[in-house]
Amino acid sequence: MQHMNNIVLIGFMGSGKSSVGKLLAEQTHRTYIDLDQKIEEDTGDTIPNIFKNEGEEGFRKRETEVLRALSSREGTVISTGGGIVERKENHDVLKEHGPVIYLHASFEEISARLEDDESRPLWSKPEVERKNLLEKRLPVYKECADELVNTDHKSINDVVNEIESLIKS
Ligand SMILES: Nc1ncnc2c1ncn2[C@@H]1O[C@H](COP(=O)(O)OP(=O)(O)O)[C@@H](O)[C@H]1O
Ligand SMILES: O=C(O)C1=C[C@@H](OP(=O)(O)O)[C@@H](O)[C@H](O)C1
Ligand SMILES: [Mg+2]
Repeated sequence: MQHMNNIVLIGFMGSGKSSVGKLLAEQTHRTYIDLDQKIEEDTGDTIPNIFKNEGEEGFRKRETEVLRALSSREGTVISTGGGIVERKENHDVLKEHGPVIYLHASFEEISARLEDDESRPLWSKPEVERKNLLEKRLPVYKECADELVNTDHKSINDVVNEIESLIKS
């Protein structure tokens, strides 16, 4: 059964899942959970180091474990990492946690937001690879989502308000 008082955010790196999730949790009196933050707390290491030491596969394994471990949680906003949709086995788990909101952003907007970012190993790849990754994931985000919110040219606050209206309706 879907837990309706959780809200799950998915979307590409830089779409705003962590910033929007934190504010949305505050405004709706929910507990904020960020899967990346949880992985860093559990391992005592940074995401770039986990990628370096365990490879992307090691990180994905941890990500799935952390996602599954949330199954008893209620009243939360769950911000996922952009690659949560990479493993098909995560799709059903996402939906079980609550309504899934896909935060969309264009490649141009994401590039502006993550201009000097060095904390995301997959964003450090050449531009063509980053573009291909976004193109590849786009339909998967849509397939996994109950609602889509386009975040281009919107403030974090605007996005939070839009999600609040969606979950009320
Ligand atoms: N709607 C927005 N407008 C402007 N900047 C944004 C917006 N959403 C996120 N950002 C900025 O983009 C960067 C990445 O945001 P973050 O919340 O970490 O995204 P994600 O968790 O989806 O990777 C941060 O510097 C954040 O302040
Ligand atoms: O898109 C991805 O594969 C990743 C996105 C990151 O999270 P954000 O989407 O919060 O940046 C983080 O989980 C890791 O660097 C991998
Ligand atoms: Mg994030």
